[in-house]
Amino acid sequence: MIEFRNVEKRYPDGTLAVERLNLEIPFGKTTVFVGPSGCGKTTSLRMINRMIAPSSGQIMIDGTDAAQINTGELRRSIGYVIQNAGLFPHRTVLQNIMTVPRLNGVPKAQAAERARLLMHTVGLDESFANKFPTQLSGGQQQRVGVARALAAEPSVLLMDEPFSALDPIVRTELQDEFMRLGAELGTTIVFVTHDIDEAVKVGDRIAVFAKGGQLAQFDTPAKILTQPANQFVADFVGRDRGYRGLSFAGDAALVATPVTSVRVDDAPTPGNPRDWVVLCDAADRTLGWMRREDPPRFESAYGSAAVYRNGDSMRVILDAVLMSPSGRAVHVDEARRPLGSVGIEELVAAGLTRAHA
Ligand SMILES: Nc1ncnc2c1ncn2[C@@H]1O[C@H](COP(=O)(O)OP(=O)(O)OP(=O)(O)O)[C@@H](O)[C@H]1O
Repeated sequence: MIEFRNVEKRYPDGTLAVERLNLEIPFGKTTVFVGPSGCGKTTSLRMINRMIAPSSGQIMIDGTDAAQINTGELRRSIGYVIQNAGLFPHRTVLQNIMTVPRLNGVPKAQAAERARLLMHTVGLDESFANKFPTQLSGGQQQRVGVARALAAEPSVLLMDEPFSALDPIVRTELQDEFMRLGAELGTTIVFVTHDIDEAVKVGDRIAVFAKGGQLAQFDTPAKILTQPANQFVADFVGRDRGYRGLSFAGDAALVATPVTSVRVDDAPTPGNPRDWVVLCDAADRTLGWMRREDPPRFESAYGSAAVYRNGDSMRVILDAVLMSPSGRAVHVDEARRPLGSVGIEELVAAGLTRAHA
């Protein structure tokens, strides 16, 4: 656990950046510091590896006061990743990744071998090994930055707005990959962002900071979205927090209504020709919706993505409902066979508005 005990930081010009911060950051999880600009997130992060010294209070790492740990040792055991990667421009990708192991006296060949392995871990092709940072895209540079931070096998990784400068698609890709990687490696990650969506996505715990480095709420993403502690958090989290909160609500209370399905090349079925029916292939796998009057062929299927499975979140199911031409999402089993369907009525009956608006 990393523990902030009554930590304050006042800069020499008198700015109070962090005021009496008390916070317990669990090991092996991702904790996000989020809040508007200037509220002391970066200052708090940098006090963990003593790039910034607290004015008062203590930061305990696994029960030891960080102020008592040798600065070099502390920095080596804590990785640091920043926006725009901060790579050394005159060093190749491989040399950048080898930096800390080489400083630690790891022989060159061994450090290079490990660096190549790390390139693989962060999804970089070996052909980039001898390129310089400017020859890489922003996303690729950020992958090198993460590989460089991981090279020292840190137990704690500090990430300060690591994905903020990337375009939305690359950003989403890196968020997905690195958060999976962090969980796999069991690394304790402390992650700074000003973006609540990113915080909710990557965080196991979220610390919402208000002006002056005051902690407004420290909780799970679900709690922050569904039970903001005060007006500041509610405003910061935003108006559509109810919709975001659906990501954390399961489908347990949802009861699907039976559906009529027809197979490709089946004979027409009796009933209202304008009714929506589920079209399936010969193995009964859902292809999409069609009107009963349409010819039951593959090309008659609409809304093939409007399906959900057991365990999907209410947000996924609501998306499927909204995307569906019939206004209903098909509940499918593992083999994609239709089990029933739900529309807005079933979602509301399962507590959609009551629990999350
Ligand atoms: N070296 C410094 N000297 C004086 N004031 C500083 C210094 N560094 C930061 N500050 C001030 O301390 C406050 C907190 O800054 P900090 O960078 O920690 O906030 P932040 O939440 O990370 O903001 P941002 O998202 O804009 O980076 C701000 O008012 C900032 O202007």
